[in-house]
Amino acid sequence: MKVDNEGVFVFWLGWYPMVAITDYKGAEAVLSKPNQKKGEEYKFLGLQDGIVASHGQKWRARRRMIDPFFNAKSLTSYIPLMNQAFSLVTKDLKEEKVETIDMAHNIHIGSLNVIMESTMSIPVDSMKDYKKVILSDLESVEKIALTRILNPILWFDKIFFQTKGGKFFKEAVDRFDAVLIDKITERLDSRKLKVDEKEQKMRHDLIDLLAVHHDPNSNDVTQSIDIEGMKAEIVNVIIAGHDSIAAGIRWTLFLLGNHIECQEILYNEIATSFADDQYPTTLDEINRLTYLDQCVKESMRLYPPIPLTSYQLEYDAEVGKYVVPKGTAVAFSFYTIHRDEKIWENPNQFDPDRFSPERYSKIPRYGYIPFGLGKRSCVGQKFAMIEMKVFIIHLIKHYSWISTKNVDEVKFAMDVSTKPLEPLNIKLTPRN
Ligand code: HEM
Repeated sequence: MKVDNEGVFVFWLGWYPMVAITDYKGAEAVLSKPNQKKGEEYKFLGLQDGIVASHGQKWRARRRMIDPFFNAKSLTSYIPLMNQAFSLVTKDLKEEKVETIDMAHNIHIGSLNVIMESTMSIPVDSMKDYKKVILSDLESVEKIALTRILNPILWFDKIFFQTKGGKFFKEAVDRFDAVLIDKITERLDSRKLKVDEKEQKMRHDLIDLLAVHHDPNSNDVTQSIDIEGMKAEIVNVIIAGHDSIAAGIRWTLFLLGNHIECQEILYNEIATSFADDQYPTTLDEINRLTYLDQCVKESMRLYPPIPLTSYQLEYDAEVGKYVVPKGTAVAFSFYTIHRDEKIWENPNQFDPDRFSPERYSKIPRYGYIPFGLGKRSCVGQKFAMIEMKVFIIHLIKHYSWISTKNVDEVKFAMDVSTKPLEPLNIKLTPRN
């Protein structure tokens, strides 16, 4: 895809103008600035007033409260959950003797299991029917939210909630909220009963981490978080951290199924690192798999799981020969930045070696930003990289696969995540 010389153009959502940034220089001009307010559209995604859409002091406080969920100790504690969730995926594939499959559903169930256990301690192998409902709700809510974002008439609550989509949206959000409120209040009550607050738990989930900041007697949002706030943050982490990971895994499998030579190099790396019945248990073991890292990064370059992000400028920004004034809504196309032929050689080609340290060091910092960059960049990026890798390790230890379609045959849409417009089928062959 060609980008225009200045890497910027204006488009309209109805009567609402937005500036699209399509190259790394424009991305740098905006993302390197200190204050970052997210685009107005985020509030239509069902994210309530949580970390993804909030700004200023409240955002800073929430980011500080959520950060420990992603520290090295916490991340290490999620690896066994991931192993458990993804061994269930391969077990199901074997039991059902699956040959050709679009893995979307299996990946979604696996990653929903991981995020619900890590945030709320809902065990991986439990509430199966409820999780199916949640998955279907999440999918519908995303579609309805996108329709709303693209049609400014629906930005008015009074109109939107009268529509069929709006009514469903509310019902789905209420269904999810009911479970969250239950889990949160149950936990807060049990904390009250505990004499020793530092109970010797193996792992603290997101409710535990947020509960530390819950003070029913305080209204200060920079220090305390109320039950609504806790609910919003858990919803934010689940929504931000579920579909994106699933998209990342799905496109990586598709590309590896189109590049058998890369898949074999990857298999050898994993087979020489772990015995047949062994899986990673530490961050170090995962970080040592350099070719796996390159494959996942290259896949996210070609198909960034989140294709776009948007901001409301809090300052004038110089983008190419233009000055984009304060207050303007700006959208970034990661897809276009990642395929800019000014910085990427043969940009449409899958080539994991371009992420070897030597070659990658020549790419400008803002030329590869699947997780964004700067203050508002993805807080869950390490979690995401680990989860995507653990999934691929599980699958490749049991199966080799080829994709039934090649890259040119598959069209996709830039929805909230990058969505193929048809199944991404792969044909599985058991390894032993
Ligand atoms: C492959 C998977 C993922 C991708 C590609 C991705 C990408 C992104 C992007 C592009 C942003 C916005 C950056 C910006 O606006 O500049 C973001 C924000 C965010 N992501 Fe992720 N993400 C992924 C997985 C996750 C996971 C697993 C979690 C949590 C478990 C998560 C939690 C968040 C949160 C909370 C934010 C908002 C951060 C803030 O505004 O301070 N993401 N992510």
